[in-house]
Amino acid sequence: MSDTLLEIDRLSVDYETARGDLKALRDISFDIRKGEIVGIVGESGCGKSTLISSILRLTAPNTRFRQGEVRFKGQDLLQLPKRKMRDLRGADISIVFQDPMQTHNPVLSIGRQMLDIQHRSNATKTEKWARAAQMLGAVGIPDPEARLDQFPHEFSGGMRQRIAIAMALMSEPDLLIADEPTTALDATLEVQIIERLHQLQQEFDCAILFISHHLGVIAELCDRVVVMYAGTVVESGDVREIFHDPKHPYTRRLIDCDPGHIKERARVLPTIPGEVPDLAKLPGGCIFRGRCYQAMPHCAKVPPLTKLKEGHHAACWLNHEETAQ
Ligand SMILES: Nc1ncnc2c1ncn2[C@@H]1O[C@H](COP(=O)(O)OP(=O)(O)OP(=O)(O)O)[C@@H](O)[C@H]1O
Repeated sequence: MSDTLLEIDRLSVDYETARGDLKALRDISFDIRKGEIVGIVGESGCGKSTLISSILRLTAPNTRFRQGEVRFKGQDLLQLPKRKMRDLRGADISIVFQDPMQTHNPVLSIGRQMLDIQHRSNATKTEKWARAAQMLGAVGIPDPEARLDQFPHEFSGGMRQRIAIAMALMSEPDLLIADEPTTALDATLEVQIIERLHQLQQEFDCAILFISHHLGVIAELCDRVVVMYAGTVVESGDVREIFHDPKHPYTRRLIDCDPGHIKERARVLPTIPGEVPDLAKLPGGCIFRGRCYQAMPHCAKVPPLTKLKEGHHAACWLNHEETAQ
């Protein structure tokens, strides 16, 4: 049996706007195996949120799926009836957002909310309460029994995020999508959450799709990374290999801007000069060439995503046999 859990296959998604179709995702392909942690990295506007909302089918009304499939355990989620998709969300696939207050209801105790999440279970109320306490304990909330009676505002930001993770894992999902879950936290809390996610992934044996615009955070946690730029995949592969030997100039720039260990990320980091192109008026050729310090005449043609070695792909003419020196 295949150990592939999620397959994004040639996915292209547009937003219809007054200025014409905005090409938010173009020909995206990658997969996640069972129990694997895959990171998606890219600057703001590169399509990370569009990708997550497409997987979960929680897209804005002006979204148009142009091409491709999102297969989860072999089933194309884009073709699934809405009711089945609703059942799948929060059960087989769960999500943790950047702002935990998006998950928590401010007027209900944490315990009440954790009971509500278990509405599909046949367990008794006492059993559900015990399970909620057990999950709070699993994410490292001290004295979990007592804290179930408290409200979201009575917890610190880092604790609220850990509770959001506990809630997302209640259903023992096969896939946890973590959408920049540490971006709003300071570096120390960020490290704690990353370490906790690592432990929980092993304990619950779920795959994680981890979204971040910091390659340093991805390097701490993930097995593989998919680098996105302006709605396309420009490089993908083993996280250590890409971190130490990036093949796409955009990935190199991301690493220069975010050099490494997240504990060292206290100072203001440099940014990549220039801007992501207007996705409603895409320039021809390589999408990165307007900002690329290694651009050459060949870049007027779109570079294909090319296999460099097993599991490592990049879309850059510098690595292509047609142009490589
Ligand atoms: N509903 C929408 N209608 C039109 N354009 C949209 C819509 N939602 C997003 N966009 C545009 O699509 C592109 C991709 O946006 P998306 O939010 O997916 O990127 P992102 O990488 O998640 O960025 P961020 O890190 O800032 O959230 C951007 O140019 C954005 O302005």
